[in-house]
Amino acid sequence: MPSRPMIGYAHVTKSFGALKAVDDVSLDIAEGEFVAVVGGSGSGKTTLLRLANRLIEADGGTITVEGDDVQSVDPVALRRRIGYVFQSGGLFPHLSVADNIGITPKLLGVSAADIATRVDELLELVQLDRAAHRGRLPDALSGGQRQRVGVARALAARPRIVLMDEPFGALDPLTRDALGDDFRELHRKLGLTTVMITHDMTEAILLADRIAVMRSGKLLAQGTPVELSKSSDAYVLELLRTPRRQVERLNALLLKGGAA
Ligand SMILES: Nc1ncnc2c1ncn2[C@@H]1O[C@H](COP(=O)(O)OP(=O)(O)OP(=O)(O)O)[C@@H](O)[C@H]1O
Repeated sequence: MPSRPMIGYAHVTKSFGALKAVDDVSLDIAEGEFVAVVGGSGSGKTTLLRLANRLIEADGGTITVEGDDVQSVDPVALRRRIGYVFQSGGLFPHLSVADNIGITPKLLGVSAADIATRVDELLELVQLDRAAHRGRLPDALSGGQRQRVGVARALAARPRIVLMDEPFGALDPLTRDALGDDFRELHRKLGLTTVMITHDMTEAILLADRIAVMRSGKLLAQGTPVELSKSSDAYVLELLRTPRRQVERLNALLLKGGAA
């Protein structure tokens, strides 16, 4: 781990009333890493993610982004440095695909001609046909296409960090696989640092370099899939058991010709 993480959480806490949503979490994310945050509903994953770009303010501890304490950075400027992909795309329904993607460059004062060029570049990057998609409204897109537009919009201001809140959760398995693979390739090609929330341990293992496991606001474990498989924590092992069981069942069904 380099001395200066791209994102650093040190003893971070956040409560909502009496509930500790994030409880003394310390986690460093290195430049170029792809980290998946896994955990059950309500374990604090979204809160942890949103603390990094100050969509939620921490009660205690320190969070740094590219070495800067986030408290010392203007929240709007901070959010321009960090792409954010929402679960359902989070697109503005009344704006076309091109206007959705171009919204941040527009707020930054980029000229209309440069925005149009950038939108085309981004559509190509996320593998959407420009002519067919530029003018459409989000309602006229499939779930997978909406997520591709969401990714394009998150990348519009050329962030070095991308945060993704269950980006592929609502998609059918084939689309989900394709989008996951495509984003992993974008992450590599653009040299991004990515933090992705997922409920799905299989997806986490397939996409991420490192997995952080949350439970009841605490960071229960972190490590590569192989490191996690050696964890002594019963919950972590249970999470890893599900993909293993699926593989065993599939092998039994497809390779040996019988049901598990
Ligand atoms: N604005 C809020 N006000 C009150 N409680 C909140 C707020 N935001 C989150 N919480 C609570 O904090 C806890 C953690 O929520 P969070 O959304 O971070 O969990 P999560 O792991 O992302 O869950 P999910 O997987 O269901 O999205 C939950 O108990 C949630 O109800």
